[in-house]
Amino acid sequence: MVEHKSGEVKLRVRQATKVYPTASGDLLALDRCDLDIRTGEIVSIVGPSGSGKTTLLWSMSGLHGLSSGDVELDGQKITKPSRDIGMVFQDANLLPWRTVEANINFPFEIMGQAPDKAWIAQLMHRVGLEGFEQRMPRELSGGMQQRVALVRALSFKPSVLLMDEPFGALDAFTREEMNHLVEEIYLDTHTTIVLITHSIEEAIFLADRVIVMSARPGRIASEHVVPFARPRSMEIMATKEVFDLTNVIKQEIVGDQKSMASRPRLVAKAAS
Ligand SMILES: Nc1ncnc2c1ncn2[C@@H]1O[C@H](COP(=O)(O)OP(=O)(O)OP(=O)(O)O)[C@@H](O)[C@H]1O
Repeated sequence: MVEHKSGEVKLRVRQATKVYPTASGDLLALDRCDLDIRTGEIVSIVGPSGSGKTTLLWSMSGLHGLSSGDVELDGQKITKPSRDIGMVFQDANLLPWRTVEANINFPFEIMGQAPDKAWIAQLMHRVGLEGFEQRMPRELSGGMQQRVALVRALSFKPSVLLMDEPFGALDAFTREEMNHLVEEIYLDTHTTIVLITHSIEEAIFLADRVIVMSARPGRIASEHVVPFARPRSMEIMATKEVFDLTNVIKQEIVGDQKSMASRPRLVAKAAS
């Protein structure tokens, strides 16, 4: 059953180009990337290390600007972070001296707004953290801390959730649990999700579409539709279809890395 979303475009990336000035000259990190993310889609982005995945995601979040090109949310150019876009990073980034509840409330305090307590309580229940509101971050496992980060990101009811390698630091079992949790939350809220991951399996399990980026300078190299209905079980990961798709994506990434490795090596001059 092919489930290729065909709704309105939520995020539109056009000719996104990013040059970082560095001590050794300008570094072209993103080169004219075009990408449409449709409303209610889950899109995973994979690619070799340094291919510009984070740079692309951050430009979608408004956390940093592009050198040229632009990103639109619902047809409006993104120029700064917005309540409508939630973010989760590899590190939960919880303030160690604040309780779980106080961490979740922190962005509301900064913005001088009252948190929607009923919604946050629902989220806490959904992620299995009911009763942990007064705990300190150090009392929580890595997986639990990421659940708090998820609640904090969703507390403003964003229409887009951007996740930058969110479960990369977790053990395989906890990571699998978190993948199911993200899908469950998606099925409840239909939030549009963009996820960066180094795990091709995670990318396939969660996404409607997997985008592969090429080695630096980052370009959109290919995209693959993941034709499985939701909710997905881990059993689909053992199917031939997933096995074949995983291999195709892996070959694309490995091939790209090899072409980088085949560039001329630096030859160190013998000391005179
Ligand atoms: N602030 C910065 N200043 C200079 N160079 C940067 C900066 N941020 C990123 N880069 C460089 O831009 C390129 C793309 O980085 P980016 O982090 O977006 O890639 P990535 O695909 O997310 O990498 P990884 O998978 O390793 O996290 C890399 O070569 C990186 O070193």
